[in-house]
Amino acid sequence: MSAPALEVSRLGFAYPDGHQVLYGVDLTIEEGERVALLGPNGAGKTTLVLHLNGILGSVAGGTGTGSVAVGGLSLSKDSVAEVRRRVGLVFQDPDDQLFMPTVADDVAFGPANLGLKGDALRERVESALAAVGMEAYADRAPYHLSFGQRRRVAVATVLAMDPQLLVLDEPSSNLDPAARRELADIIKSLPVAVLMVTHDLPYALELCGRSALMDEGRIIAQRPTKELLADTDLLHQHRLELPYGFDPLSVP
Ligand SMILES: Nc1ncnc2c1ncn2[C@@H]1O[C@H](COP(=O)(O)OP(=O)(O)OP(=O)(O)O)[C@@H](O)[C@H]1O
Repeated sequence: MSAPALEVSRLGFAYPDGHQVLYGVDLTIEEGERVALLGPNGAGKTTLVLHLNGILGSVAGGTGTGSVAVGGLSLSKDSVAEVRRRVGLVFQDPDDQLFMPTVADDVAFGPANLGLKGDALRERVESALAAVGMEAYADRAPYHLSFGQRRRVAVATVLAMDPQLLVLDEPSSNLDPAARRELADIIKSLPVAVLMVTHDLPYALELCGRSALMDEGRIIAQRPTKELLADTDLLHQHRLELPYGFDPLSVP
């Protein structure tokens, strides 16, 4: 059997001011699996995500315990460059990731830095843009696109790195209903493992078979998403709420 896409073991972390934010977090995502990371504001979700490619944690010089492995490769000072290639982080604001004159330049930026050139680079860009349905926009300036289109291009910039794990931070935020649906269809079509951080519980249910609920730096529960969202007491205890009238058990 191949190694899991992500294996986080007993991860603990305190920020430099001494604030302990993660306590013994365990989280495994198998190849091709999509998992939602749920939890109230301040639960530690972003702090966990920033460990997955060494932005925070002992590799970055912080105080941490435990381990992170991506596709069987343990994160360390020696492996951090390859782990960063394997983990595609898509931030909430696409404008944090788009800074080149054209869409194609933005998508080419990462693989070109890895040394890809010529036809190989062109093919990589085309296939990443096709995966998010943006191939017709290759020569456009990102700032002329709609927010939903910019988010799709941001996803393409990380897909172009051929990641083993895609980490999506609030992928449905600020999208209109059509853009939200289009992005859901795109995410479902990707063969890559996904960790999706979200407060949008119906989106988690639609896209992720399993969810991990995090609060106060700990994983409180990991269950099939439908089962977790049907536990209204658990949701209330951790400040999570389904939209009015939404019944997870009635969703096929
Ligand atoms: N640089 C920092 N130094 C000290 N504490 C920090 C720092 N960044 C975040 N924190 C604290 O870490 C805790 C967890 O924050 P984090 O952003 O990881 O939560 P979150 O679950 O992502 O929240 P949200 O849903 O609001 O994005 C919070 O109490 C926050 O104040």
